[in-house]
Amino acid sequence: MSPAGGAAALDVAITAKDHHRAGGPPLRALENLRLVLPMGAAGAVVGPSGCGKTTLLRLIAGLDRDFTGRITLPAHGRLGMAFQEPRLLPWRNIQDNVAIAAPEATSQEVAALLDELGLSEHATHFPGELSLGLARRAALARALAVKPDLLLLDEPLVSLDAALARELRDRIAALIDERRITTLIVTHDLGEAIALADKIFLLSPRPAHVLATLDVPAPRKLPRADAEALQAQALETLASARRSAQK
Ligand SMILES: Nc1ncnc2c1ncn2[C@@H]1O[C@H](COP(=O)(O)OP(=O)(O)OP(=O)(O)O)[C@@H](O)[C@H]1O
Repeated sequence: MSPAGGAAALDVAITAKDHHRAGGPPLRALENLRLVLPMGAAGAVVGPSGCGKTTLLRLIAGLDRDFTGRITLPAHGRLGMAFQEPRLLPWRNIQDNVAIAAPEATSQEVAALLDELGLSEHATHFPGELSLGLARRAALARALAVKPDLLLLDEPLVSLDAALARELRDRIAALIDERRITTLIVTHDLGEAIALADKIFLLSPRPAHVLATLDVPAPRKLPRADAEALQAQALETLASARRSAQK
């Protein structure tokens, strides 16, 4: 059983992850990092810039296998991932970008997904014709099309203006609630984490480990005042964890 009571969908126990650099000593990105996410939960990994969040996500996604430790994925282990840069195929339209990623998906399923993400009118547009916000939504549609057991989102709202970020955040929150896909979101923004996640993993500066884990009551439905109170509590938890780490 996981600490939250549900079956663990994702169990990460990384002893060490070094980046090897030409002409310099290895750079330790992660050290003794443990994180457990229950089935169907949304988790957010929050940490300062450069602490190792993307490195962690790449290890979980299996894009980098050079580390010591162990990562257990949900049963079947089908992953959907959306990167900070949407990485769509520039010579394919949006509908094809989604369909190519998920060959088993029927054209009706692809159309329904585009509709759900408000992309129907852009189905035949090419990535170069889309704003960053729309391209992020298309990347999210592509990640969802594979019917993932685990959805990994790397800074899904970064570099969007406030209104667009709020809009995409609300769409992601609705998707998490409706589909109950186990989701791990990487972000540097605590407010974003509180708005989206059931569980927040606060990371230390590099080499990253989990300083504290916070459970969010009524995630994605939290009144603003409660979200602000939780944010203040998280900042205090972080400060006190840092103080005791320095002792
Ligand atoms: N392939 C690599 N080779 C060498 N160093 C790397 C490599 N990838 C990342 N790093 C370094 O590892 C550290 C962690 O990087 P990472 O991108 O994981 O951090 P992050 O928390 O995602 O940062 P940000 O919030 O700025 O995106 C940084 O110091 C980065 O410069």
